[in-house]
Parts: sequence; structure tokens; C-alpha cells
Amino acid sequence: MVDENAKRHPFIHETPLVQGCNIHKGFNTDNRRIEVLTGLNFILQQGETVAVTGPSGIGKSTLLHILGTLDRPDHGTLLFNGENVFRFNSDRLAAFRNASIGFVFQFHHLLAEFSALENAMMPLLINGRPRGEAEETARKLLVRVGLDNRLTHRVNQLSGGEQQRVALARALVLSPALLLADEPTGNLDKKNSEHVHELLYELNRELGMTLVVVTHSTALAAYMRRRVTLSEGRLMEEGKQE
Ligand SMILES: Nc1ncnc2c1ncn2[C@@H]1O[C@H](COP(=O)(O)OP(=O)(O)OP(=O)(O)O)[C@@H](O)[C@H]1O
Repeated sequence: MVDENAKRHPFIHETPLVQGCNIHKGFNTDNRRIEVLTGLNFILQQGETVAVTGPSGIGKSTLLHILGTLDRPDHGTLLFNGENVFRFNSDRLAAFRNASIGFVFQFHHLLAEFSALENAMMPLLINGRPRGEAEETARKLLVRVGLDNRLTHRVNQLSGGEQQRVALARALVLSPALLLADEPTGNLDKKNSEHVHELLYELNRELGMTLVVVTHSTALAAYMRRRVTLSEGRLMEEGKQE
């Protein structure tokens, strides 16, 4: 269907997936306050891939936690599909986060005593999906990330790279609109890192989720179509690549 408004105003785009307006965040430490984010403005379009880089301690994880709605800004608004999510009550915010945002962190918080399949199924079961459906969805994603032969291995029997791929499958089972990754390959060797970089790239192409990756790795940043650097509390755009 043709959007009449878009036809009249071709320069008006659809509502962005995420819009951050004047985001401020600081912390009180001992008897001192540090201002980490000092007025961030950004837009994340549906399906785009963004690398966030910047020196250690500059606030990259802080930004990712706010994007993931795990932490609130001191000032400013975060809109998802035009909705101010920090106005949701805590139950609605938790349900929104569960359904819309996937997380892949360096320390992936998998349950070591459970199998790869059980870990990947977990978000679906928590979401109330029937066990059979949860198992099938999780199995498909684990096969997709190359773990066909590791489905019933316990997490503590898997290599670091394999564990990170389980974490990736788990983050994607609910088809989130936004996938947030914080140093997803920070503890992996070169070969395993490269595999996870390729997977992130390919899964974004196949599934169309928006992907934001915080990384010190120039190799991983190079896979993202957009790169931004956090510097002195602000975001600087580094350029685009198609
Ligand atoms: N809960 C907190 N309480 C106090 N200070 C905090 C808290 N969380 C983060 N900080 C401080 O805020 C600053 C930004 O931290 P953040 O973890 O976001 O940096 P980063 O850019 O992700 O660093 P790295 O690349 O080393 O992981 C740091 O100086 C950190 O010590």
C-alpha cells in the first residue's frame, strides 16, 4: 500500500526504531559526581548496524544499558517506535524489553549447568511459549549459528566461542527489533571472534534487526555500516558505508 503522506512528503521517513533526545547520565562516586553522557541525540533506523567505539571508561556500556532500558537517563527521552518507554510502568517496561531487545554481553550469563538448547529456549519459556514451539525455535537458531552438534552439551562443556554463539541464539529467539552487543568477542581468540563477527553481520541481513555493538575491535566495527565514537559525553558520527 502506498503511504499517501510519504508520497506527498518523500523526505519524511517512517518513525525511527529508536530516538534518543538530550540523554544525560552521571554517577555519584564517593563524594564526587561524574557526568558520563552529556546530551546525546541519536536516531537508530530499523535494520541498521552501528558500532559504538571510544576509550575505556567514556560511557559506552552506560549508553548501551540505557538503550536496553536496563538503566534510566537522568534527563532526556528515549523513544521506541515513537513511544517514551521510560514512562511505562515497571511491568510494562520489563515486558517491552523482553519482547523487543536482545542482549549479547562479553560475560554472557548463560546457565552453566543447562544445555545449549535449554539456555536458548529459556526466553521463550519465560515468555509463556509452549515447550515444543520453544524447542523448535531455539534448535533452528542454534543450527543457524553452527551448533548442530552441541545442542545437548552443557554450557560448561562448550568453548568460549561456542558459548558466545549460544548467547547469540538466546538473544535472538524472541526476534527482537534491537540487538545490543557489548564487547561480544572481547574474550575470544581471533578465529572465534571472526566467526561471531560474520554471524552478527549475516543475522542482521537475514533477520533485519537493528544492531548496536560496543567494541574496541576495529575488525568488528568494520562489519557495521555506521560507526559512532563517544567522546566527552557526546556522540560523533564517523561516516557511513553501504
Ligand atoms: N554504577 C556506577 N556507579 C558509579 N560509576 C559508574 C557506574 N557505572 C559506570 N560508572 C562510571 O562511568 C564511567 C563510564 O563507564 P562505562 O562502563 O560506561 O565505560 P565504557 O566506555 O563502557 O568503558 P570500557 O570500554 O572500559 O568498558 C566510568 O568512569 C565508570 O567508572
